[in-house]
Amino acid sequence: MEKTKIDIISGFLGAGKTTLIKKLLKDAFQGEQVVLIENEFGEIGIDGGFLKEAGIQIREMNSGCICCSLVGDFGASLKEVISKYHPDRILIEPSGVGKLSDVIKAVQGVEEETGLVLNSYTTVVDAKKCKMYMRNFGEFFNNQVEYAGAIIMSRTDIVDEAKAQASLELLREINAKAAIITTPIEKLDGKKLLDVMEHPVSLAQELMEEEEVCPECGHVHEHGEHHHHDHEEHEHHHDHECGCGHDHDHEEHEHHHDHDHECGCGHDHDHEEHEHHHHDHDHECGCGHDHHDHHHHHADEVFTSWGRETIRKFTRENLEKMLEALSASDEYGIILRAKGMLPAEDGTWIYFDMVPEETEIREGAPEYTGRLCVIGSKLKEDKLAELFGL
Ligand SMILES: Nc1nc2c(ncn2[C@@H]2O[C@H](COP(=O)(O)OP(=O)(O)OP(=O)(O)O)[C@@H](O)[C@H]2O)c(=O)[nH]1
Repeated sequence: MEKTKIDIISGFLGAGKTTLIKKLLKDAFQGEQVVLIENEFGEIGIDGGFLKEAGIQIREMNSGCICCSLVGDFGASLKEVISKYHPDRILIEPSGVGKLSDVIKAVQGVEEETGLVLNSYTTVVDAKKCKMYMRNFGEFFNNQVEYAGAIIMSRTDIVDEAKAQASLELLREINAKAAIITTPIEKLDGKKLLDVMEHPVSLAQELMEEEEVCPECGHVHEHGEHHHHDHEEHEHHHDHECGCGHDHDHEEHEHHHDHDHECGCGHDHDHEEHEHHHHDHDHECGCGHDHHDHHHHHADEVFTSWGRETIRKFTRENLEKMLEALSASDEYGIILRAKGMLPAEDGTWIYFDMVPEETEIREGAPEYTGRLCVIGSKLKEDKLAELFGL
C-alpha cells in the first residue's frame, strides 16, 4: 500500500491557501481520500463548511499552533487520523503566522513512526502585499517563503504587472530554489499545479538535463557518461546547486562564510580571494557562473547560461525579432541555445526553441510562470536583459 502523503499548504493570513486547496480538490485529488488539518489562528475554521461539501475530512487544530505546541502529540494525532480515515493524502494548512520550517520539521520528525511521507510544502503569497508583509512582519512572513519548495503567487490576476514582478523578485531574493508560480491559478489545471508543487524544477535544470554541454570539452555528453567536474580540493560545505547541473565547487581554499546571496544574475558573487569562513549556501543560480571566482579560470566560465523568470507578455513577432537578433551577431555573446515559454499578449503561451539559425516558435499550454534561458559563451547579460526587456 502506498504511504499517506502529507502536503503542507502554508501562506500568510488571507494569502489564498483555501482557494488553492479548493482548486486541488477539484482538479487533482479526485478519487483520493483526503484529510485536511487546519491549524487556524484564533478562529474557528470558517472554511470547513464548503470543504466538507467537497467530501473531505477536516480536522481542526485550534488549540495551538502546530509549530509550537503540537510537536509532542502531533505524531499521535496523525496516527489517529490515519487509522480512522486511511487517507491517501493529508493536507496541513498551518496557521498563517506559523513557521513553515517548524511545520516541516514536525512532519519529518514523525514520518517514521507514522509511515507518512512529506510530499510537498508550498507557500501561497499575495502578490499585492508581499513587499509590505516582508517589511512589516519579517520572519513570520519570510520563513514561509524561505522554506517553501514551491511558491504560489496569488492575485496575479488582478495586480498590475510591475507590482507582481517586484514581488517575484523579492521572493526570489529569499528563496533561490523554489518554483514560483505566477500564472493565476485559475488558468492552470490543478494537476499541473500539483506537479510543480511536487517537483519544483528550474528551467535551467530542465534544459541542462536534456542537453548537457560539457564545460570542459564543449561537447554534449549523454547522461551518465558526463564527467564530474568536481574541483574540490579541500573540505567545504556547500550545498549549492546552480541549476545548470554542474558542480561549481571550485574553491581551492578553505572558506567560511555564510552568504546568502542572490544571484539573478546581478553579479554579486563573492569574489574574495582571501580567507573565507564557512558558508552554507544554498543557492541556485541558473546563470552558470562560478560564484567563487578566484584567480583561476574554469571552463564553466566559458559556457554560461542566463535565465529569467518573467511576467512580461510577448508577441510572436517581437519574440521572433529578438531571437533573430540573438544569433545575428555576437552582440549578445556567442549564443548556443535558447529556450523558453512565455505568456503572449493575446492570452496564449509561446514556447520557443532556438539553436543558431534555427528557431521554432509554437503555442503551448499555460506554464506556471514565464521563463526563458539562453546558453552560450561570453554572454552579455546586460544586453540580453535589454533585448528581452527584462
Ligand atoms: N482575485 C483573487 N482573489 C483571490 C486569490 N486568492 C485568494 N483570493 C481571495 O482572497 C480571499 C482570501 O482567500 P483564502 O483562500 O480564503 O485565503 P487563506 O489563505 O485561506 O486565508 P486564511 O483564512 O487567513 O488562512 C478570498 O476572498 C479569495 O477569494 C487570487 O488569486 N485572486
